[in-house]
Amino acid sequence: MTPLIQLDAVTKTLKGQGRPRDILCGVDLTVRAGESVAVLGRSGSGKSTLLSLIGLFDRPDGGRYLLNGRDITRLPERRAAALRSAEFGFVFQRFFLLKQLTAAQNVAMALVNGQGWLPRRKRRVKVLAALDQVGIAHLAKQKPPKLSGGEQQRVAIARALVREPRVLLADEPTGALDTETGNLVIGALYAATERGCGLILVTHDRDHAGRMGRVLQLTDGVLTPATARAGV
Ligand SMILES: Nc1ncnc2c1ncn2[C@@H]1O[C@H](COP(=O)(O)OP(=O)(O)OP(=O)(O)O)[C@@H](O)[C@H]1O
Repeated sequence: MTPLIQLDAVTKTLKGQGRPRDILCGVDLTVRAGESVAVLGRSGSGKSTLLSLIGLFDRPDGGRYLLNGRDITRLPERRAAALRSAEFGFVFQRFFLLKQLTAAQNVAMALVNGQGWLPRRKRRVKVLAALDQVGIAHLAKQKPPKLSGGEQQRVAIARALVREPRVLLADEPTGALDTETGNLVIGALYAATERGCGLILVTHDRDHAGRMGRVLQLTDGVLTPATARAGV
């Protein structure tokens, strides 16, 4: 089966105000449909940089990136944007929900595309299915200020799932949550892999990482299988 994601020897140098820094120095990664991968690594090791390349917010300087077998290493931005919204769902530490909208309306926002809105009934069915997948369909009419942090993050996950992405990219999704709530959120993300989604989870939490199919460590710009002792 063709992998969803295949990175071969990907490199990235960031040029900030100081001298250029090599952040990714030959990253290899293969993720198949239904697979879950955790990425651990010290602060500043380049985990978010890696996710932003995979999610097509940025491009590698070297190496090769195949998505479903198609080489997209040098994709122009307009085509990248279309692919990004068709293939990827994103979950971040901050939930980025609109306070004045209900949970259902927040999820529905992800269904707006270049052609405008889906018909109301189709939209409703998709939104409720996505909220149901993360166990909070009963909260559809609640607005974020009335929801707990874990519930808000599950709304954000539903928003990422509603377009039926092939790959979910989660960057520290439990960073703002307590352990128990974080566990629920990880469960909601993992459930998406049981429906065939690929999942890449960036986390500092080794317990959460351990619930993924594979645990990798980003050290010195290279991804390797995580060892029990390596720092995160
Ligand atoms: N646009 C940029 N220009 C220059 N340097 C950058 C830029 N963005 C990030 N960096 C630097 O690149 C390094 C990697 O950043 P990145 O955010 O990918 O790390 P991270 O592993 O996700 O860190 P954390 O766990 O703290 O979120 C850091 O040292 C950061 O300061």
